[in-house]
Amino acid sequence: MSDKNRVYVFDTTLRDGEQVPGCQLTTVEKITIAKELEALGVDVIEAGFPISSPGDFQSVVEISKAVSEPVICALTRANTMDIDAAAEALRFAKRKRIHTGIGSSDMHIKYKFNSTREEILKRAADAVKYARKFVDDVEFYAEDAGRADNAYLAQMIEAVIAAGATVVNIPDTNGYCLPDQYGAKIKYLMDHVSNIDKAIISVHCHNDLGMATANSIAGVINGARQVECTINGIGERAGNTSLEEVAMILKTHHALGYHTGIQSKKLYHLSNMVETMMRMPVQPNKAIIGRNAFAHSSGIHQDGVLKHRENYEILNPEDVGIESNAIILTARSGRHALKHHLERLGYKLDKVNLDEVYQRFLVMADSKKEISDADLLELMGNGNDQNYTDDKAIKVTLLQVVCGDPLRPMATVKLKINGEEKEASSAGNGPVDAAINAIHEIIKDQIDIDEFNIQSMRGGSKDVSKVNMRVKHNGQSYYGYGTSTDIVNASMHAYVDALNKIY
Ligand SMILES: CC(=O)SCCNC(=O)CCNC(=O)[C@H](O)C(C)(C)COP(=O)(O)OP(=O)(O)OC[C@H]1O[C@@H](n2cnc3c(N)ncnc32)[C@H](O)[C@@H]1OP(=O)(O)O
Ligand SMILES: CC(C)C(=O)C(=O)O
Repeated sequence: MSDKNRVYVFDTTLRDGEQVPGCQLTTVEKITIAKELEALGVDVIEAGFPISSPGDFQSVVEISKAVSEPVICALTRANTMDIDAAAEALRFAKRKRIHTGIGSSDMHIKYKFNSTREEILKRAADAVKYARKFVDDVEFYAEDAGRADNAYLAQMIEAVIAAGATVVNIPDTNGYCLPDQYGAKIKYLMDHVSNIDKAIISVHCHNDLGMATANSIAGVINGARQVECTINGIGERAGNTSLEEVAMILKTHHALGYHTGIQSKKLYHLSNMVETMMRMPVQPNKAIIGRNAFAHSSGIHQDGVLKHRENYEILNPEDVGIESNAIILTARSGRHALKHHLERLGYKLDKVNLDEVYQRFLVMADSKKEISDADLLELMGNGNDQNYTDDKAIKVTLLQVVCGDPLRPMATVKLKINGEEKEASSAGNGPVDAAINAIHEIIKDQIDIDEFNIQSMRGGSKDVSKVNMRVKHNGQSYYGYGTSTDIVNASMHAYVDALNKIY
């Protein structure tokens, strides 16, 4: 990989992202995010627009002090007042950049500035010249370049590079371009701006038509070497190019030869931080970091992923800092996914009557959106002996208890083990203890109950009780679950449920 293929990542979460209603941050929050961006490996942090408010000014000052590795950039309009403020706010930055610019489309020239192409071109070059008095690194943005006439845009870019711009930003401010058009625009500038080799071309795309990332990549393929983007793609209106998408596209399509300095394993953590601090929920199907980006819920996909992850995943979730993918059980899941979760919960699949459990699972799943671990435990531990094959599992076929006050509690239990029936009776300090003791007599083993929890589903003496149990065997814990209107029966089933995971 040669350095001419190094793509610089310019993060504008704290400027374009923060422009979004409701996303405003305190200076302390901005510093926290800026430090995480530094750890992520971004090359430039656009820290704010200093002229816009005293708060934003101060944030740029504080970020400049707190962060040393990336270039700290401040936005301005093409006027001396904004540039003065930016230069002042950046005074503590180790590496600093002023980002100045002006509209470049005829629409903006006429209807925003009531001006002419010639006058705007002069204001652009003058602003860059003025900014260069303060810093060596000046980026120029040609606002609404996506809709600008290419020949005029090239003239403007040539003039600002001649005036000292080190980076030239070609924003598709309104998210208008098609990827081919935007790529061709960058190529046009590469071919027609005589001094283009003296500056880096930057792409800054908006997502109004959902093409921000595609346009940015088209820009890179055609010669741009800086991408402006935000965490989670937040930004004005429909948002900006999302940083995580660009980083992972360039990593996944490494054959293209481009590389960034992004430590991709930190992406998910930072995405969560931005989501929380900016109170801007990430859509579940958001590429790379959405809740469902690595979740599989339909049977054919789940089967494919379980057999070989890459069947349905082009990215490894660990590469973006997500621990693992998720196989979500729904009514569209198949037996492979059900088996996967039962095994994960400790069930021995050679004993489970999978077809039988699957049919009852489908009935349950049709009445719920997602089947949780608790639902599966209920499905398996409700005393329904059809869950297990006759010849391999332990099943309760009889439970009789005698108890009262002053009676001594006694229990008789009949178990079917590997198809053979065995019976025992025992006393205990209560009916549950007596029944457990009777089981010990049958299995000739002592399995200690570590945790025992009885709960009624809703309350009231007619209610169904559920029993959760943890038992210990050879130093390992096993969980059992049982339900019944009879708490002794529920306890028995929970205990046998655990035994079936041991033997
Ligand atoms: C595409 C982008 O994302 S650009 C960044 C957008 N972000 C923001 O606007 C947030 C920060 N903005 C602000 O705080 C305020 O708008 C300020 C402080 C910059 C300006 O406030 P005001 O002086 O009250 O002006 P207001 O915002 O109403 O109007 C913008 C003015 O800037 C001018 N202007 C807009 N862009 C530029 C530019 N790039 N260069 C020079 N002048 C510009 C407009 O023509 C208008 O000038 P006019 O008053 O002569 O018509
Ligand atoms: C200020 C510029 C870079 C911008 O945000 C845009 O054009 O969208």
